[in-house]
Parts: sequence; C-alpha cells; structure tokens
Amino acid sequence: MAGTNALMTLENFINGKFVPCNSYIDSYDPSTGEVYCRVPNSGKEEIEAAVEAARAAFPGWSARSPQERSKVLYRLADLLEQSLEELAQAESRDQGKTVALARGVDIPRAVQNFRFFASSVLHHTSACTQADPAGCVHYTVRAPVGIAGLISPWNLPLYLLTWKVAPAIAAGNTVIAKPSELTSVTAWMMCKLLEKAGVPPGVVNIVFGTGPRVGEALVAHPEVPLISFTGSQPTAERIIHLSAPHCKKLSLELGGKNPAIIFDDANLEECIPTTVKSSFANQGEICLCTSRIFVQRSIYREFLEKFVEATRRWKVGIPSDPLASMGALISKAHLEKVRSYIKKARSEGARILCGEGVDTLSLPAKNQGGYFMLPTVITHIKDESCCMKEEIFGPVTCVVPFDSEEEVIQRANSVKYGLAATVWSCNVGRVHRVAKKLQSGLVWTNCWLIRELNLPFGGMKSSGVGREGGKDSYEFFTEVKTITIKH
Ligand SMILES: NC(=O)C1=CN([C@@H]2O[C@H](COP(=O)(O)OP(=O)(O)OC[C@H]3O[C@@H](n4cnc5c(N)ncnc54)[C@H](O)[C@@H]3O)[C@@H](O)[C@H]2O)C=CC1
Ligand SMILES: N/C(=C\C=C\C(=O)O)C(=O)O
Repeated sequence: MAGTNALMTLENFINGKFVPCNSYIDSYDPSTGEVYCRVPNSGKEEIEAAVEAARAAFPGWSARSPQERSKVLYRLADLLEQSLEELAQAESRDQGKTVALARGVDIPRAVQNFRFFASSVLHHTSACTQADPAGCVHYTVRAPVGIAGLISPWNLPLYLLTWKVAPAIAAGNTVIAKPSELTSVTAWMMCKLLEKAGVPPGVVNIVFGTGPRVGEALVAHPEVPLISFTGSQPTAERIIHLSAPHCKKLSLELGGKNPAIIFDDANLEECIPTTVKSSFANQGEICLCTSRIFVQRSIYREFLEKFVEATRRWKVGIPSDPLASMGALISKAHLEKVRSYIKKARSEGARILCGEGVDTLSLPAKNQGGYFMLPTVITHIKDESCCMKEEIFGPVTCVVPFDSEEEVIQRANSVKYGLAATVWSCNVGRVHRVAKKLQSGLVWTNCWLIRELNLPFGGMKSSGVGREGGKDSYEFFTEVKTITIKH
C-alpha cells in the first residue's frame, strides 16, 4: 500500500508481489458516502502479467500432491482466522454491512471455505469399470485445468472470493481473481498472508479493477480456459459471449427472485423471524434472499401484522452499532435503483406497509450521506409487477396471499430465476411434494441459509449454469480423462 492523501491505496498482487498501477478508481465508504480508498484500475497489461505468472507457477503447483496443497490451505485458513477482527472491520467499512455480520458470518465463512476444501480435496475417488469380455479395465483420472479466472461480486466480498479461490488451488490450478471494484479491500488484505501460508508466487494473483476493463480482459484471454463467476445475469451473458470463441468452462452463479411459501400450518414463531432475516439480511444483498412471500389466505392477515411488526424491529444503524441488524447499501446508484422499484410499486397501486417513505430513519450527522434505507414491505401487488419479477437485491420484500398448493407452485415458478426457495409447513408430505415441484436449485424447508458445503450449490433457469460445492467444485476445477487398459 502506498500512502496518498490519507486514502488507502490498494495494489495488484501478481507473482507474489504487490504491484502499483498507472490509474486508480475511487472507492466509497457506504456508511458515509465518502471516498476512503483507491483501487487499481487495471486492464489488459496487468492481465498479461498475471497470466505469465500463473502460467509459470502451474507446473510446480499442479505437481504437488493434494496433501501438500491441503496443508497450505489449512495454514491460510489459520492466518485469516488470526486476522478475523481486522478483516471484519475492513469488510464492514468497504461493503456497508454491519461489523457484527462480517465478524459472525463473512470472515468465519471465508476461513471455513479454505478448511473445507483443504479437507475435501483429500477424499475424492475416481471411477473404474472392469470390462471382462473385452479384456479391459477402464478408469478415470482428473487433472487441474490450468489458469482459473475467478470473478466475484460486492455483496459477500471475501466469503465469495474464497469460495472460488479455495477449490481452484486445492485442485492444483493457479488463479487470477478479480474481486468487485466496489469491495476490493479484504482480497488485498488476504494477499498479505499468502506468502506466510506457503502459497508460491504466481499461484494466486489478484488483479483489481472494473468489469468492462479488467474483467473482460481476463474472460477473453485465450490462456485462461475456465471462468467461475458470481454476479448479475447481464454480466453473465457478456461472459458467455466473450468466452464462446474459446469454448471455456463456465460456472455462473447468478441472481434470484426467491419465494417463501408459507402454509397455514407453519410455525409462525419460527417462520416470522427467519423470513425477516431471509428478506433483509445483509441489506437484502444476497442472491438467496427472499423477495416474494406467498402466504396462505387463512393466515394472511395474522402473518402480515406480525411480519411488519418484526420488520420494524430489524434495526438499521451505522455498521459499528452492535444492535443494528442492517447497515448501508453498497452504493448510491444501487440505493437509487432499489428505491426506484418502491416508487414503481406505489405508482401501480401497491401498498407500502413499512420502511421507505413510511417510517423515519434517524442517523448520526456524519452518516447522513450514507446509503441507508429502511427494510420495506410491499403488499397488494400483482405477480406481473416488476417488483415481483426482477431481482431488486435490496431490503424490499413483497407479501401476497394464495389459496392452494398447486396455485402457489405455479406462481412461485413463474419467474425467469430459479435459485432458492423456502417452504414453511408442518406437513411432511406437503413439504416434500412442494420442494420437488419448485424450479429452484435450493429449497430450505422451515429454515433458511443452513449451508452444507459438500452439496451442490447453484440455480436453474436464469439463476445460473453449473453447481459449486465439494464434489461439484472439484469436477469443475479439474478435467477428467478416461483411460482404457487392455490386458
Ligand atoms: N450474487 C448475485 O446474485 C449478485 C447479483 N447482483 C445483481 O447485479 C446487479 C448489478 O450489480 P453489479 O455489481 O453491477 O453486478 P455485476 O454482475 O456487474 O458484477 C459482479 C462482478 O462482475 C464484474 N463484471 C462486471 N462486468 C463485467 C464484464 N463485462 N466482464 C467481466 N466481469 C464483469 C464486476 O466487476 C464484479 O466483479 C445487482 O443489483 C444485483 O441485482 C450483483 C452482485 C451479486
Ligand atoms: N452466491 C451468493 C451467496 C452464497 C452464499 C453461500 O454460499 O452460502 C450471493 O449472494 O451471490
């Protein structure tokens, strides 16, 4: 880091060294709206340097045994854990989320990502078939793909970056990662730990900058055969287009318009606080957040009353406030976009029961320019409204009634996305039936966001291509070869 006008200035990390850049982008503290950091505005030149480093490091790293690589990942996890508080403070400042969330979820999960893949890489087996009449044995071997291009978003910065870096390097690839230009700080902090963890130069390269400039240079590079991306659907389309001439391997984890389906036998004591959390956690900026709540008509009024009451208790505050459940949204542009959906709903005749435009938010003077808004509940809205169809990615949720099981399944499935759903009912048969019929890569019943890293994670329809998780990540980050031996 070079000190300039008291602004923190990040540098790219290429071939084991911090490297300054010719130009920089301002990065804002979402809780004040002030510039506090400068992020390299990298481009093709930096990608070329990173590719050269990753190419040179690949033979040595890929030749190591999974056991040797695993030890390095465990060491990195320990080092991240030792820096937990510092990383949590930094993540909160950079992203706007509460320190409590970063401390309790984001950073521990980044640590867990390295530990999980350090362990799981030791336990993969390959297939073998004996073909007696042909006098053959067939078996498969897997090898790392090469240089992995990893592009991550701003909502869960270190959590989602490490969800890609850990399995990629565990499998023997070298990587070039590009975090979001809006939230680059914790990735840069992690770079400082790599050497001590024993990650050889060139195995992990992190290049900062914008999507159209450095992101596209990475995606289009012919020597990067694989791209793992988490972010928006329009960006995914661009990535598919740019990688098509090279037939790259793609893993695309995209957005959602996630339904919660609440039947009249649901345990509301558990359902209401969990659905408030699933709607508004991390300011509603998680692809898994609930944004369409379907409630069976007989309990609709009771649910709504209790849900609005619980939403009003979901405190918005400055990120360091230990009592705050929600901090600031990521950017001014994003705040305006989220607000525009509420305005649209209002113009369509929908009712805003609490939050934006209804309740008052009080903030300290120094945070008046921050990107805060109250969690907002919308009702009397049609399924065809853009608020019920498009990903808002903010603290806004719509609540509507339904009558029958068949009807709600059809309505829940009526959007282009298919990422995560929740189903609330005490009827075991119904829970299984509904879960099976939902077009959704993940279905949580009577809970939300309980993660099992070993199992497939990802969405259907416009929510993505491919799955990540223990075996799925291993298969994505390796190429399989079938070998036949005639004996
Ligand atoms: N996980 C998710 O589902 C996420 C969804 N979103 C959705 O996307 C909307 C827009 O947010 P953005 O930050 O603009 O998301 P985005 O999809 O543009 O950004 C995600 C990452 O992709 C990079 N990127 C952008 N354009 C690129 C390009 N042409 N080539 C290569 N990389 C590129 C960005 O720099 C960032 O690192 C949000 O309002 C939200 O609805 C955003 C972030 C995460
Ligand atoms: N991919 C996202 C969230 C993942 C959460 C998890 O793996 O537990 C996202 O919000 O983009």
